[in-house]
Amino acid sequence: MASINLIASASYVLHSIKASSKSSDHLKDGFPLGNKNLFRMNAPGNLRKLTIANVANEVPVASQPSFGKEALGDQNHVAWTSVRQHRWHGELVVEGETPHWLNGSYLRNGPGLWHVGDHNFGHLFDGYAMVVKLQFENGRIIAGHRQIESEAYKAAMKHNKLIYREFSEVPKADNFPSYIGELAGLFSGASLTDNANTGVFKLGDGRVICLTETQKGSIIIDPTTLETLGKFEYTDSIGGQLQSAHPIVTDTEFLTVLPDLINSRYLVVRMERGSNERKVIGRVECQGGPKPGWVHSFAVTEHYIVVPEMPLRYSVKNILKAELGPLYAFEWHPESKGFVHVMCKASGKIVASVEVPLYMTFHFINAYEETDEDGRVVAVIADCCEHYGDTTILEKLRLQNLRSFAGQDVLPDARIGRFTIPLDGSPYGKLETALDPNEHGRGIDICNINPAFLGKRYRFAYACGAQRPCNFPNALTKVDLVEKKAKNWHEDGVVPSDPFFIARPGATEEDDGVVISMISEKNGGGYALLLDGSTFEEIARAKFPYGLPYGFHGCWIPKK
Ligand SMILES: CC1=C(/C=C/C(C)=C/C=C/C(C)=C/C=C/C=C(C)/C=C/C=O)C(C)(C)CCC1
Ligand SMILES: [Fe+2]
Repeated sequence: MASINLIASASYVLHSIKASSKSSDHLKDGFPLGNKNLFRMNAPGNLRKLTIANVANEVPVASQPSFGKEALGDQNHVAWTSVRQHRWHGELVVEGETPHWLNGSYLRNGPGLWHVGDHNFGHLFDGYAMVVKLQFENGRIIAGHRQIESEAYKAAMKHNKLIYREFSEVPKADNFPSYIGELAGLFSGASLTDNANTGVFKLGDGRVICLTETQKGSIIIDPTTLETLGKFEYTDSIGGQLQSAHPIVTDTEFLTVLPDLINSRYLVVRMERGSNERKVIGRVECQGGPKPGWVHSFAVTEHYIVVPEMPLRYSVKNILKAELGPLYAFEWHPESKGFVHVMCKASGKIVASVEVPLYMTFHFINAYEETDEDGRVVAVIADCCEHYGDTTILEKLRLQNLRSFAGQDVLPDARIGRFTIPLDGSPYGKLETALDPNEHGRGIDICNINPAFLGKRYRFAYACGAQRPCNFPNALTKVDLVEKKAKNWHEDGVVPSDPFFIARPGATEEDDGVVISMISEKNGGGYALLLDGSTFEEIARAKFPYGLPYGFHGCWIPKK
């Protein structure tokens, strides 16, 4: 309790400091990453700063990264509050024990800053990218965060206003010529953001890349310092502006899907380890129209690529508007129907294109091949976090809604949707609920699996779930797709993110490993949480000296 009170009062101090700071502090206040501060929870729970000897530039507790401009109301959970500073780095004190085999860094990408100048952004997906790092070394945890210096972020900091189009935000044109300039920029892609705030991936050759859904929003960072190293330049001539935010990255390749709004199709491309050149594997022609569906993610099996075609479709009309519509760059077209396509990885040929019930998903979980008794593949099974063909979740993720409806039961229901796509030429596929959604509180998203089971029959998935009443997933869940059961982790007022599974070296069981998640607390604090992958019990936590904003997706970089 003492620690909670102390953090609450520290939050109060930080609040006041924030109120007097300018938004440009975000770049000016940055301090050297080499500046190490050790924060220790003094028994029984006092937050005390220890400074490692011989390190200059101590940072007082009150100037630690914390609340941003929007944190003016009591209800503003730290999960939806900008970090105040561009970067931070320090050691965390661990309660419990981190396994000694866990050596490497967990990086998590997501929004870190939701305002520029006096303007507060509208949507969770708008925030300027920030990578948080947890470096595990022989039981110790060194943590840090840093803003990604995209062109969009740097321009916003320089001009103190929005310059590029974000997910729900369109820069205000000062005059007619600049409006025309912005429109022209839309066709060339010049006015679209490169704010790579969605995922972070370690490529086979060791480069670490942050991504958003514009191709130019592919940014290389240094996984140690988190410094932005520059754009990832694709050297091919494939063109287009957009990409899936979730490539499938293995040690040998990078597979992704590029929606092509001009020809109403998707390109499936592969980039080999060490290369910057993507090669087209094949094309999927859209079955419905008028434009391709949103393809935030897709799935693979051992031999196939599963390409979704959702009725939530890109809308050129919306993209061209000075004010985006209620579904932003998209429109819901139930009449255009929903489809799932299966492409052979080796030949690029489409082996199935089936109509399925209307669906709405951001995140595919995994896929695998179903065989008959002779070993012939008869169907592809693909699982996703499915929102019952309802786009309301997009509205619920507006920051104003996240901030105003805490504790109210307004999170739309979600389930694990299981597609069965027959490979016998039938025109229809199935979409079923994989387990009773009450097992995970009728909320599920941001799913991870043991990466050794990518594309294979699998049993366990780790995701954000719900403990109702809630307006956002506020629990972690381990789903057993065989037993059709879930185990849940929850504490009052938490917003957990991206439960990420890391297998124990030498493990033979699918769930033998740990799950890492970063937790934002209602009292303004935040901590890294480690759960046992098998029992789903807590094994360690390490408190940050400041509250963590919510983040989307992470990756693991094992120590060399
Ligand atoms: C769609 C366009 C763009 C931007 C797309 C972006 C930034 C998409 C990001 C989507 C994310 C982060 C989805 C995450 C969903 C998370 C959920 C439901 C969480 C649940 C919690 O557990 C532009 C790049 C602006 C270009 C125009 C088109
Ligand atoms: Fe995502």
